[in-house]
Order: sequence, then structure tokens, then C-alpha cells
Amino acid sequence: MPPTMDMLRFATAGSVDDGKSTLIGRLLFDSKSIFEDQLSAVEAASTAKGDDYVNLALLTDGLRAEREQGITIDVAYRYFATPRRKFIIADTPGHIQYTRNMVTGASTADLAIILVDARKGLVEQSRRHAFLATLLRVPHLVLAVNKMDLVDYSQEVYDEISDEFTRFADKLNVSDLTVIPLSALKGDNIVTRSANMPWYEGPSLLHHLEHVHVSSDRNLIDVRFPVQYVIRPQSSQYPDYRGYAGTVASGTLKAGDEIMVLPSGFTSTIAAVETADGPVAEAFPPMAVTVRLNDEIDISRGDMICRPQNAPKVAQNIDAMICWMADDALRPGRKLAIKHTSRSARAVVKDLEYRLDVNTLHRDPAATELNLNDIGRIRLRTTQPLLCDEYARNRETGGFILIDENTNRTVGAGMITSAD
Ligand SMILES: Nc1nc2c(ncn2[C@@H]2O[C@H](COP(=O)(O)OP(=O)(O)OP(=O)(O)O)[C@@H](O)[C@H]2O)c(=O)[nH]1
Repeated sequence: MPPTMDMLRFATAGSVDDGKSTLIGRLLFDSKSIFEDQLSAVEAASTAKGDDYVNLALLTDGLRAEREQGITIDVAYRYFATPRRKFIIADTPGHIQYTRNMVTGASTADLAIILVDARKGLVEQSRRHAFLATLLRVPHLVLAVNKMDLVDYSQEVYDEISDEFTRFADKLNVSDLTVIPLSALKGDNIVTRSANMPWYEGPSLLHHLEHVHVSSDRNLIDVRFPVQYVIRPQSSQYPDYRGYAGTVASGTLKAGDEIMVLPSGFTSTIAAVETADGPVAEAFPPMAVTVRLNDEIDISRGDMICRPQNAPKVAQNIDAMICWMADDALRPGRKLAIKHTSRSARAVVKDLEYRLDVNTLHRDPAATELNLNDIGRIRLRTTQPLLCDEYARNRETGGFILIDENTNRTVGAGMITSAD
């Protein structure tokens, strides 16, 4: 099995105080990946607060505070591992600008955990999180019904929340949903099945995270290799060396494959695929590699290597779902910078087709603007063609971000629905 396949990236989402920090702390703690010194600091802080247990939220919050001293990073990534798998958690602070954070954290995730407080049941944000996760095509969704200890581990409470959420998820076409009752604080159903909930027959959270099948989620069919750098050492030792470096977005590449380069349309065959550690027999997503070709053709940054019979669209009219992330509203006529794969261009918003009410899934075609955290469908015209696919088919070549050219801030995340 390829080395990157035993890794799971997941994101957590929940409203304030649902227990996200406690859950992440618990996972890190129980998988023994907390550094001893951090742990003793947490113990000291917990004792100082008069808690009679180690407050794991302090750990996550402490790490988060460190990160918040830097201003540009919205999402912190944490790592832990079990003998079965490596895990990357995108920890997205819940309160402010949660759409922005969730989009950032979930856009590359294999799985999203949506937390709810068992005492409160589903709230508006739970539906929004579920909607965003499906909009971002996160392949696996977990509804974690937390704080079960505070509802006497009641099956009735759990069933009601689980049923209501499952009905909502059906409307969204969630492809894989798992609902787990747990207590992040007490550790029920986190690593092992809890004796407090004998009526629950599913897996513990960690067992599910270790076993959920993700390798088939990756698109290994459509070859898409956006060129990030052209490497020409210009040294007398390698006078003719020319390589194209980038990250495989989808598909597999190996020596001998016929390829086409867009937008030029020139064709060639792959001479070799190389990494920092030497040549490899095959490259697959998300490997960072350098591709060499058997013909000398003109290729620059932002070009795309694909297969002659399976090419992305070359398009300037882009229809997309947008999550708007800025305080100032998005209106038709606005000009923005667009970043798509390794390509940058400028774009103008031609039309706002509708704004979506995430709770009811109702479309409002009369809407004239998108405000902070709004989701809607827009039409863009770009100055240069994008080499793109529909997001439903390819998360890498179907996604883009919009940037305000005055402030250089990311103000929107887009998922292409069609392009011509
Ligand atoms: N009884 C009980 N309390 C819990 C559980 N999980 C979290 N809590 C408590 O709920 C409160 C909020 O937990 P946090 O982990 O800080 O919540 P959060 O969602 O991360 O909140 P933010 O970091 O502010 O977004 C804390 O007092 C926790 O100790 C649980 O399973 N059972």
C-alpha cells in the first residue's frame, strides 16, 4: 500500500462549548501523544482552577493560544498516531467566522466530526456544519453526540438526536454517516466501547477513525498535474535538464505515459517521475514530484499536465457555489483575484444566481448580495482560462479561492459546478 494511504485527515466542528477542545485533548491524551511537560502544565492549571480532573480543554486551548499570536493562520493542525494510522486534525476555532475556518479545515479532510451537546440536541450550527461538510465533499461524516454523561447515558435522548440528524443528512445526500454517543470528558466511546452505554452497538470513535475506508475516495482516474515550478538548473553538469515540479492533484503518473499539456495542447510522453529521494515508479495524489518529458516543449507555471483523452475544461466562464468570508458584501460587478491550482488570474462577478438558506436549503434568487458566512451560487468571468473540473468530480481542480486585491485577504472559497 502506498505510504500516504494510511493517513486520515479530519476536521472537527461544533458550536461553542460543545466540547471540541475536550474531545481533541482526549484523543491526543488517550493516544499518548501529549508531551510530558505539556501534560504537567495542564495538570497544574487544572489543579489551580480547583478541578478534580485533568481539564483537557486547557491543553487544546493552550496550543490554540500559541497559534493565535500569529495572525494569518486560521486553522491549527495537530498530529497523532496509533499503530494503524496517522491522523491530522484540523482544529478550527468555533465561535467567530466559523464558515471561513470550517472551509479552510474541511476542504482537504477525509472526514468531518460534527459535535453536538446531548442536552441541547441539534442546533442551527449543526445543520450548517453538516451542509458545509457536504458542500466541501468531505467523504465521511461523524455526528458525535457528546456529553452523554449529562443525560444519564440515555438511549432515548441519543436516538432522537440521531434520527433528526439522519433525516437532515438524507436531504443533503451525505454518502457515509456514522453517529456515535460519547463523553469526551469521561472518555466514553472514545477509545473503547463504554460500559455505560451497553445499548450502543457501533464502534468507538477512535476505532472508526482507524478503520474508515478512505483510499477509494481519492481520484486515481483523471490525471491532473498542475505545474508549480519549471526546474532548469542551467549547470554545465546537466545542460539539458528540465523538470516540472508540482503536487499530483489526481490520477497516477509513470514513465512511458502519454500526456498532454494545457493550455498549449502539446503532447509528449513521461521520461521519468522523480522525488527528492530519487526516481519513483509511480506518482499518485498528493505526492510532490518532478516530472520529466521525452520532448522539449514550452511549459510554464500554471500549466496542467493531463492525458490526451482525459483533459480538464479550459474555461473562462465559471459557475460556482461560494462561501463568502468577508465583512463587506459580495455583489455582481466586483473584481477579485482568483487562485486555482497553481494558476492565478483576475475575475469579475457577473451574476449572483441565488443565496442559499442553509437551514431550510431554500434558494433565494432575489438576493442581491452575499454577506459574511453566506453561501450562494455565482457566475464569474476570468481574465485567463482556468484548467478546471467540476468540484463534484475533483476537489483539487474544482476548488478555488477568491482574494481581495487591496487587502490580500482570502474572501471567498468556491466550488465549481460548471464551466465553459
Ligand atoms: N460533562 C461533560 N462535560 C464536557 C464534556 N465535553 C466537554 N465538557 C465540558 O464542556 C465545556 C466546554 O468544553 P470545551 O471542550 O472547552 O468546548 P469547545 O467546544 O471546545 O469550546 P470552544 O473551545 O470555546 O469552541 C468544558 O467545561 C468541558 O469540561 C463531556 O463529555 N461531558
